[in-house]
Parts: sequence; C-alpha cells; structure tokens
Amino acid sequence: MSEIKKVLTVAGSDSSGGAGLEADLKTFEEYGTFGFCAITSIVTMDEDKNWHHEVEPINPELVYKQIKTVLSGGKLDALKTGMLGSVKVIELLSTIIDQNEIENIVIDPVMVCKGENEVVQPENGQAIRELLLPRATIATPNLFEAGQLAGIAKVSTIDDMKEAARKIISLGAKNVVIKGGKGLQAEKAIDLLFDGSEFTLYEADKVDTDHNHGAGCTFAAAIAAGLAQGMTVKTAVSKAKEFTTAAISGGFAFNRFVGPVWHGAFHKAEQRMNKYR
Ligand SMILES: Nc1ncnc2c1ncn2[C@@H]1O[C@H](COP(=O)(O)OP(=O)(O)O)[C@@H](O)[C@H]1O
Ligand SMILES: Cc1ncc(COP(=O)(O)O)c(C=O)c1O
Repeated sequence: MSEIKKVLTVAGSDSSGGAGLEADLKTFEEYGTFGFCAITSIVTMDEDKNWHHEVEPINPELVYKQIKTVLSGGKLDALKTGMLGSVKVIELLSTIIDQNEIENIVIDPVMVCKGENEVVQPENGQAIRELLLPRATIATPNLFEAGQLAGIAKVSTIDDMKEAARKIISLGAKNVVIKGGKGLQAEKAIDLLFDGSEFTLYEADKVDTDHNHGAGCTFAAAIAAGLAQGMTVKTAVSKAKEFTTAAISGGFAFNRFVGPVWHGAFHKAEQRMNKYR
C-alpha cells in the first residue's frame, strides 16, 4: 500500500458536527486520507438566543502549538483552513506556510455561518485577503465571501462570479472556485473555477433542502483531500462537487435550527445507513 496522504485542517469546531473541523476530518476520512486538526475557535449555538452562533476563539499560542505538533510528524500533503478565530492566527499561519513545505493549500475564507446575517470576526477578512490569498493553491469562497474578498457589493450572477474570480486571482490566489450553491440565481447549483486564464463551471441539480449546514466546509475539505491524493485542481473540484452533492442529499434535521450534511453519504454504505438511522 502506498503511504497514506496527510491533510491538516486549521479550523473552528462545530459541535453540531456538520461544519467546521468535524466536517473536514470526516471528509478526509471518507477520501482515505489521514486527517489532523488544529482548533482555532469553538462555535456553539444558543437556543435561548434564537440559535445565534457564538464563537469562542482559542489562544493563538495554543493554535500555534497544535500546528507545530502536527508538523513534527513531517511533510503534509495538504493544508486546509476554515474559521480562523483571530488576525493573530492568520499571521501565524502565513509564517508557518512560508517556513514549511506544504504543496497544496486550500483557503476556505469562512466569514459567515449559514442562518446568520452578520460577518463573523470582520477584521479577519482583510487579513485573509492580504496574508492567505497569495499563498493559496485554491480559495473556496461562497458568494458572500467572494464579494467581500473582491470588494464587490453583491455577487449573485455568473457574470458577477467571473468578475469576483478575476479580482481574487489578482490578489494572489493560484485558483479560485466560487460556490454558487443555493444563493445563485440559477436552476442548478453552479460553482465557478478560475485559474487565471480559463473559467470552468461545475453544475449539479439543486437539492431541495434546508439541511446544508457544512456544505461549504465539506466541499473545501474534499478539494484538499483530492489534491493531497495527487488530483489536478480541476479533477479535485469535480470530485468534491459530487461528494458534496451526495452529502447534501444525505443531510438531516438535527435540531430545530441545524440540518447538517452527511459526509458518509457519497460512499452510500446501505448497511451503514440502515444500522444507524
Ligand atoms: N441546495 C443545494 N443543492 C446542491 N448543491 C448545493 C446546494 N447548496 C449548496 N450546494 C453546493 O454545496 C457547495 C457549498 O456551497 P455553499 O453552501 O454555498 O457554501 P457555504 O457553506 O460556504 O456557504 C457548493 O458546491 C454548492 O454549489
Ligand atoms: C466552526 C465553523 N466553521 C465553518 C462554518 C461554516 O459552515 P458552512 O460550511 O455551512 O458554510 C461553521 C458554521 O456554522 C462553523 O461553525
């Protein structure tokens, strides 16, 4: 057996299990890669506060020590970032990327949680743009995040996505895939990849569901695992799209607010479903 590929996620914890580092690790496992994590923040949702997401950042020094622990095991095949907790963590991460040989870097510029209107830690957006985009093999913003990174008020059409993608590439990312998802004014769930010269569209049927908590994290994690396994960017995005569509189709109502996607759905183990559901 060839050596197992190693993928690190630096992300927030979503104890409801669909998003955050939980989504990433489950996805890495489904891909047959080995997942590591460094926790940057802990997210909880409070029923008494209308299910508002509360974010508790982890001390940056502790985040640094977690990453150093993982790096002590040798070279990583991919690194994925999610919710980063603070500007300090973003600064540390950019230095760590420069000082270590990491081939594939997937920057998921998490700025919003589904069901919330306000930006989580708005000061992080500028730091992600300046410090992480130039180091990204691929950035994976959703429509809102693409607008924030590109300085475009609203991204809601394919043409808007193209404009935002051009801008994000000009900020230094090697590739960007903008997740059209449910928010796009289109019949299908369309994502747009731009590598600086060519646009590629990825389409899937829209799943009619509200249980898509974690879809964005899952998509970016799947891209990271695919790249770690040696896929080209185009193949990794295409495979991630299939994986995520399946995960959304397998989503379920967890409580009255959150419906997580199910990362195990792609491999449709019927026995697994019958056993646990
Ligand atoms: N209802 C849906 N049906 C099918 N695909 C979807 C649906 N919602 C989102 N997606 C896909 O899931 C992935 C994540 O998109 P999105 O949910 O917009 O990201 P985020 O979680 O970062 O907001 C993208 O590939 C998007 O096209
Ligand atoms: C820790 C964490 N990261 C990322 C996200 C973003 O999740 P999604 O993939 O649904 O955009 C969330 C949403 O709640 C979260 O709690």
